[in-house]
Amino acid sequence: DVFASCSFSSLGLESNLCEQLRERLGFEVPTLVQAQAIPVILSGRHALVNAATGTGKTVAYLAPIIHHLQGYENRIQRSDGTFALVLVPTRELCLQVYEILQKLLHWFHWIVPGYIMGGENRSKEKARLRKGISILIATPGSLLDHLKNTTSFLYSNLRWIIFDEADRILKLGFGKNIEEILDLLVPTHSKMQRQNLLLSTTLNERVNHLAKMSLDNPVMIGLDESDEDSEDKYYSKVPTVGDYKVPLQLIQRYMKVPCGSRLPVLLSILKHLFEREPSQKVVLFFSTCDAVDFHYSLLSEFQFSSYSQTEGVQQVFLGCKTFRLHGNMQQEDRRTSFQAFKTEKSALLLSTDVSARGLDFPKVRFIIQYDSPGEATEYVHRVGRTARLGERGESLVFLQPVEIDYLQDLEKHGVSLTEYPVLKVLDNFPLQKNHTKKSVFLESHPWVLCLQKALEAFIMSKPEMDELSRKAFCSWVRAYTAHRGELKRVFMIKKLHLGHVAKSFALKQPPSLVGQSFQKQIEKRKIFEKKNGLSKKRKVAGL
Ligand SMILES: Nc1ncnc2c1ncn2[C@@H]1O[C@H](COP(=O)(O)OP(=O)(O)OP(=O)(O)O)[C@@H](O)[C@H]1O
Repeated sequence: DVFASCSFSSLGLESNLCEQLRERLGFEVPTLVQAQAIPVILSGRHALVNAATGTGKTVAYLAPIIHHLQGYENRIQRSDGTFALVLVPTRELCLQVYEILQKLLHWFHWIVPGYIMGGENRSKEKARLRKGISILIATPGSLLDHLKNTTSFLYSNLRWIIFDEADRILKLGFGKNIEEILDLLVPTHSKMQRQNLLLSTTLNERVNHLAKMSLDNPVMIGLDESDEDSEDKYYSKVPTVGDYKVPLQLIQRYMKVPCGSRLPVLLSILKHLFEREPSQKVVLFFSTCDAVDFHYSLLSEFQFSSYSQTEGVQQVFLGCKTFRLHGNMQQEDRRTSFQAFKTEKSALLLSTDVSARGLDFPKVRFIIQYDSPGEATEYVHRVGRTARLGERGESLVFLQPVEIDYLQDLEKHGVSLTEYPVLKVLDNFPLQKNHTKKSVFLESHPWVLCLQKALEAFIMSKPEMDELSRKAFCSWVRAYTAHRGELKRVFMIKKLHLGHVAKSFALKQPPSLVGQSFQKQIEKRKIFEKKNGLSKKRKVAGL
């Protein structure tokens, strides 16, 4: 149900462009969202496109722009400056869209693609802008910087502004930047044609606000037919809380894991997945950069010998290729990781939400959300890295027993999960000599206990790992206290036992939590507990 039963040319696209789609990208027929969106975008109307992850939104807006630009009677030149601007939330997405654009423009060499995204040599970006970029992909911060400071940046011919992953752009706090950008880019005379497009998998108040700001009498693409019929299609119909579009074939599950058992359970699930299907790709999400670094080093180095293996012979626990990606990495490392994971046939990627939006890693089969995602929108985008374009995919979210109400929050958006048979998986691991009984409780399962012990010993034996683990623990707790709104009720730091949290980083003791803002929160919590008589009920160690 992903592809339409028509051709690209029947949608009105120029024949050479259709050939590029076929030859350079291997696209024979349009997807449903492309079939809906391309004719509308070709017509020049503003549009809001809402479709599930991995349904081909990128080409839905790039193809019509190229169609128009290649057809100008007087061929456009670099000196004409920028005609189309694509705003994206992250650097990786910037590069990804740029790569597709390069392929599509192979035939149309006079249309120049380019990007600006910060993190690189600024003078090189200036030089590229000075030479002229016909279709420019940019992150909002760097675009604003160049709009204000690069006098040779020519955009008086700008005809298209596209917000790809609009929701994420706003979530990252770029709202003010966008307002400024729109003010700076306001058409200089009324006859100038301008078409704005907004694409988002998740619609909410943030997107609604941006749409009101930037779209003029837009066509809605991807909402129900009843919405299409409406007179005032957009303003009355964009749901503030509605069902999110998750690929239908995606198998979504959750796992209830007590905090102190999280780490051995995670390692066991990963081992199980790669043994079940040695050639596959898995993405594992964490809430902080420090957590990614710690687990990356742990998974790369941790060795273990279980009873079934030859006594005394240590083996790397997880024998798959492992990559990491987060915003604190050097730009070059980010680029290398991103490209490597893209091309690998079998690998594990550990990442923060920097990978959650828009990134298209081929053949990812499994998504694990080890740290809960927070807002339901983030959940939807993280799982959207698999089951793309009708392919199969599975996802698993770790929840602690005290966090289980998160499932209700997802339900509100039409997302429902079933429970993952974790005990069944654990029972398949070999037990130590002296353990014969299996357990019905995760936290007392002999395999979990044995692995936890080995992990703690490993961390203790390696000072650099111990350091990474402590850092990751502190950042994790800080991130946990940062949940906002409704989610504060689900993810409450005061419901957690920090000794158990430390255990989930293979630490025997919780390290002291340094940092003023955090200390303030702890003090506030203590006062709250005292008031409510909670402090004696729960032991919070090591603060
Ligand atoms: N017509 C097509 N035929 C075959 N493959 C296609 C077609 N259109 C897109 N694809 C492929 O489908 C995948 C998803 O496309 P794309 O990344 O544009 O989806 P998206 O809807 O933007 O996803 P997200 O919401 O996650 O950003 C890509 O690998 C792309 O190459």
